[in-house]
Amino acid sequence: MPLHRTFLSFSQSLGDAPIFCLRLGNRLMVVVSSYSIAEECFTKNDIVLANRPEFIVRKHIEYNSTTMTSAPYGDHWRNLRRICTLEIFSSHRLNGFLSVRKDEIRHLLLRLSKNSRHGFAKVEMRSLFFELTINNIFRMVAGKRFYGEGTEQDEVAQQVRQLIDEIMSSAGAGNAADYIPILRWITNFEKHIKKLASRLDKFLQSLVDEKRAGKEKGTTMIDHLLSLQATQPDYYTDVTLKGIILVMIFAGSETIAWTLEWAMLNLLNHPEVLKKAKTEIDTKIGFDRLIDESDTINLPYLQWIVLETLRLYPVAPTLDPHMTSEDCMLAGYDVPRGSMLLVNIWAMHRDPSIWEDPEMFKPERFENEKLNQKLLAFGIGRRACPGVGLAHRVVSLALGSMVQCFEWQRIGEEYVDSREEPMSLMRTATPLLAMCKARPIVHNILVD
Ligand code: HEM
Repeated sequence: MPLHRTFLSFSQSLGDAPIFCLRLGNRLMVVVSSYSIAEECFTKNDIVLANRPEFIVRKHIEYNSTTMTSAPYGDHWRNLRRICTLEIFSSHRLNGFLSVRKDEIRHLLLRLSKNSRHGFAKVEMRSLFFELTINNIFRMVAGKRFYGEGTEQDEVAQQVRQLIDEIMSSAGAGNAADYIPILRWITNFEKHIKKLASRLDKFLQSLVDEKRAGKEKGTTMIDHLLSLQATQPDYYTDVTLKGIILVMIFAGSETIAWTLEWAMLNLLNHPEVLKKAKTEIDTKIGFDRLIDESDTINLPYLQWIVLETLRLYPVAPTLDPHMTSEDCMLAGYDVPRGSMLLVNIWAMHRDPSIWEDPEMFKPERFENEKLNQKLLAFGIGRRACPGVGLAHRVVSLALGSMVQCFEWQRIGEEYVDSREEPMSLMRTATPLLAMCKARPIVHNILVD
């Protein structure tokens, strides 16, 4: 059973306890599933809870590259967050990569239209969404595409895909030795992770070195970071640069891809919602041009679909773990230094005292703008997700484009299975299959 469901059952068995503790090996784990306690954690204990616990994968893969998530009890992450906020995720810089996002979405639409120009065709959505999001990140960061059409036979792209695959599956795997240290001596996991970390480091260094050797200054993030390095070499070291690239790739690809998959699954299971979204887009955009990023602000229903997806299917259902850097009090309990805090936002997003008909997919609920504040899919406080702006842009434009350009149906009469895979990042238990048929706009505008 996925962890967030286990935690909910546990809390229910304790009479709907809003907070409880578990001792796992050498670690105290505190699980919170109430808005008021979560707010207390991230306001009153903002500083104490800003760190992340040390896991084996984090220690070797992320620490080596000194990422934002590193440095327990230290504050290196503050500098890296500052760099990210000012230099990576500012509106100005995100706008500069608009053409990349549009081009990758165009690739997605063309792939979808390949067999569907003359009738419904079956498509597997997960891999398409992943290619869209990881290509988008790699192009922003390094100006390269390693996935999808045109890269299949490329040897370097194949190696990169293999490496990314291995890292993502190792990072997502639960590792018992993180809780019971003695197990480190009897499993090979740590050795395997160290080898992966060294391959990863070589790859990231090659991306930086290639840009450094280039004669002309490009527009990628690495180019920009290298220009900052030229003026402040002690601050923007290669290790810092690699840390930023790494965190962009791993925090910014699967999260958006799985959110898109959940959104599409819900449109297939709720044709009345799909119809409303289509009507909104057809009425406001028409049939003579493709939807653009600047249009999405005038498409409230589309935005509500995205918010409702993030409510019912937050891809990080217990946020990223936080760690107490000092002894502290949480909801009147003494919590020692070094404890791990998980916030079960998946359960909070289904709290009937906040959300009417909490289990139902009802985008209209977000007409009440106050509910936005209760959406914690990107976390809260100083370690909240810095990629929220990019995520909203990609999800809204990709979803709006798919609704505008295609008719969608389930592959059979029965509803699409909406169970989750028991992984730390929440995605559907099986890759999403759908039937799609190109609408006239695909022939008139996209293909021509
Ligand atoms: C739908 C998409 C996304 C969701 C739902 C999401 C969610 C989250 C959550 C829940 C956290 C942990 C917050 C906490 O512990 O309090 C997080 C952290 C983070 N996210 Fe996202 N994220 C998404 C997309 C992105 C994107 C596109 C990027 C960048 C390209 C990104 C970069 C990061 C980084 C760097 C962190 C770590 C921040 C830190 O440790 O200080 N995320 N995200």
